[in-house]
Amino acid sequence: MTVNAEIHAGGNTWRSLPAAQQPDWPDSEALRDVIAELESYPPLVFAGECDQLRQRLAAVARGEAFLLQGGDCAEAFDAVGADQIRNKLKTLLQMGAVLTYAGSVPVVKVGRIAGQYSKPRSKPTETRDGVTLPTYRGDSVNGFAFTPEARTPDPQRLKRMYQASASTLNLVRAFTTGGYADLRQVHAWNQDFVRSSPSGQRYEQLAREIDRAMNFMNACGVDPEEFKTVEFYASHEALILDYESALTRVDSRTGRLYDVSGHMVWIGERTRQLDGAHIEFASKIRNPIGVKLGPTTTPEEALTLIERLDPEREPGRLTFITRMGADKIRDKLPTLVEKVTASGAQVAWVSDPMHGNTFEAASGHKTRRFDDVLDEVKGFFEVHKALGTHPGGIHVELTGDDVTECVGGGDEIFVDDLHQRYETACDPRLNRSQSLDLAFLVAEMYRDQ
Ligand SMILES: O=C[C@H](O)[C@H](O)COP(=O)(O)O
Ligand SMILES: C=C(OP(=O)(O)O)C(=O)O
Ligand SMILES: [Mn+2]
Repeated sequence: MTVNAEIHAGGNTWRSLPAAQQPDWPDSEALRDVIAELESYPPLVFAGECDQLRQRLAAVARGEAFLLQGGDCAEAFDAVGADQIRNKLKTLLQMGAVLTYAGSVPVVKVGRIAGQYSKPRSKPTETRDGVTLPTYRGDSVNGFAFTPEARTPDPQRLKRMYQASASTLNLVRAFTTGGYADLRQVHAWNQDFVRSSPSGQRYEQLAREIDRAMNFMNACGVDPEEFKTVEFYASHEALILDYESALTRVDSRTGRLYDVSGHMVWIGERTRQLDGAHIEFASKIRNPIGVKLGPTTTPEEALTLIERLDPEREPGRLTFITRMGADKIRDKLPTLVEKVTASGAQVAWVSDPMHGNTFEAASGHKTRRFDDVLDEVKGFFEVHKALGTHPGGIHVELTGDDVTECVGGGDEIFVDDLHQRYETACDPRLNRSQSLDLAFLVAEMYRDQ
């Protein structure tokens, strides 16, 4: 084997280990053909960009920056349209502007976008009216429609995932570098939200302060070109390992492996087994890695994850995304943070206040209460304040559209409203106004810290 081939084979060491949550592809030959084709496709991101994000996340780990990571629970192929992508991006940028001002720290902006097409599920099948079919595992695997045809895993979908990711990322890059995302414009959108939202007055003071700061910078003669572009990164859960490893390449600059399907990838709560394939795969790539930590995580597990994924203790390499539930965060997080800090590791701590707070409404809709989401973030800040550690960021499921999937918020959604615009293919997302509410409220928390 040549040196490169040997390194490349390193991206496949996961194959001998148990891989949780993988689809039951009916035709392994068809899967092999798809993998071979994916291997010939160009990278979606450049390894140097992954390194840059790792440096940004190192600042988060050191307490000098804040991570805002957000987007859909599950992206969908039929939602790869200009309006939806723009609205999502716009919402994230608006949140980012508010948090930057209030925290007076750089906000690292990372979308759950351009690759978030695969879902781990709690049950392998779904039964409706006596009919049982495979569960929906994301558009990269099967269709959402409840028919045997749609629910049969089809590897051709992995190619559509690549194409959908490529088109999304292309538009995101155009918006963020082409002038659409100019900070002055983002600020004007925020002013508009404060003026027009029912709870807007609450945020008037903060919005006015930001306005004054903008005017101050203008008066000082800060080059307006500085405001024109924004750094934005793409991330998704590295779930379907056949896809992720087909897009894992040797970086010509460094000779190291990078998963070029996205800048950052994370390993989910259901696939973070220490001796499993996902952690093995993640250990071989140089991208910044996130790992979700639920309420059953022990400090020993967290320390072993650090050993496996960040043996060199490199700030920015590893982000722990805690998703405990509002009722558990104050109880479960302190020991984890204490033990990890005592070990000398410098990880970034980020709060996912969504996945520990899901429940089923009487109408059958999977939903979350805005107040629980807020309370988990509050608990996360409290724990870090008490320990003198840095609350490094938030990881949220959101959309820029006016959906009705989570209850509560300043422009309150009631349980009876859920059916009106319940559009998610998997988990309930904060809508545009709930997302902005959250940003203003987290900004206040960050400032009080
Ligand atoms: O984000 C995803 C969900 O939390 C996960 O797929 C589990 O959802 P389920 O319980 O509906 O399967
Ligand atoms: C499945 C998800 O989260 P977790 O792995 O934390 O349950 C998700 O982020 O959509
Ligand atoms: Mn989810």
